[in-house]
Amino acid sequence: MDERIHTVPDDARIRQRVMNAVSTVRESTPLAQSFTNFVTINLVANAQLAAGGTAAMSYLPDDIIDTAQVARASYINVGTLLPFYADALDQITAYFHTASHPWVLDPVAAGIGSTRTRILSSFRENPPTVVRANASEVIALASIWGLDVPSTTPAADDASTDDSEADTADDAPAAPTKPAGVEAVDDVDSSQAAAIAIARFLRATAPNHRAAVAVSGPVDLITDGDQVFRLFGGDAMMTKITGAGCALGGVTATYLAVCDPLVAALSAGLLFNRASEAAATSSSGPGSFQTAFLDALWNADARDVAMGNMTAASAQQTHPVVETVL
Ligand SMILES: Nc1ncnc2c1ncn2[C@@H]1O[C@H](COP(=O)(O)OP(=O)(O)O)[C@@H](O)[C@H]1O
Ligand SMILES: Cc1ncsc1CCOP(=O)(O)O
Ligand SMILES: [Mg+2]
Repeated sequence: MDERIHTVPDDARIRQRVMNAVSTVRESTPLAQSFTNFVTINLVANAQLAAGGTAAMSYLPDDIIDTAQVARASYINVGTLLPFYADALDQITAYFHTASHPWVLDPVAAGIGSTRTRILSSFRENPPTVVRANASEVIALASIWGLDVPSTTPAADDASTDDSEADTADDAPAAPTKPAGVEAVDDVDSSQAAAIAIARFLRATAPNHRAAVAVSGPVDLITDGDQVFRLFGGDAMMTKITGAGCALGGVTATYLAVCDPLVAALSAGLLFNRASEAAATSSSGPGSFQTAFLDALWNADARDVAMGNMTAASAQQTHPVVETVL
């Protein structure tokens, strides 16, 4: 492993903050509202409840703006689109921006369809606090927002003294990727530069200059633009139920109601990994796995969640800040 990447120690403050967030949600049952796709809406609400929060789903701007007075965070997911969504989301995100209301974006299928691209493009003006997505969606979103994404990858950095074909390939312009529907076609590491670029863009306009990007996959990557965390574990059965990613976005919003964006993203990612591992031991296929997963979200021990297998590295080393965005 790159020596710049280190295991986060058990007594690290970030783990204490995750444990507090998991416990605070259970004690305070915060409401996070969702404007989400209608394939997985039920799993999103149930996952938020199982994590200890409460849920409210809506598509009407006035309803959502009123609910934002009592919900301390919101979730927007563009998985399924209807003609009125573009105008509705414009009004909703403009309000969130004016009110400094924290929200999580899941840019499902980013890069597909002109309507989705137009909607995601508009969020550049009224940006979310957290982006939660798979690797292909993160790469596509950085491109839609026209962000400057350095071509350096961690793998290329590791091979800094090796001037073989890999380095030559790095000089070539990045090929545009297109997600296969809602599924990722890129690996998580290849989205690191895009994730850091998005996090730095978001925090430039965020309240308190705090924002985070969470990329899900076999190993999750979470960054606030300064540090890059990797979360290990979980279970591949998560890819055999629809809505695991959507539910992760909804639960990230639940945590965002009680803590800062980085801790919210880490808490949700660590909780999902522990819960999916537990669910895999007591299920026999996708149907029973989904049920066992909700039970495991409910039963997960806050300390076990916070002590999950996690590494950290400085984003500055691989992707130096070349211009001041703060
Ligand atoms: N191969 C895998 N092994 C373990 N966990 C996984 C794997 N793939 C995805 N996950 C987990 O599934 C959840 C949803 O991630 P993902 O499938 O990438 O999202 P999406 O459904 O949006 O593409 C995350 O908690 C992630 O950690
Ligand atoms: C299948 C499908 N089609 C449109 S949205 C959606 C659900 C995507 O869920 P996830 O991104 O969590 O896999
Ligand atoms: Mg998804």
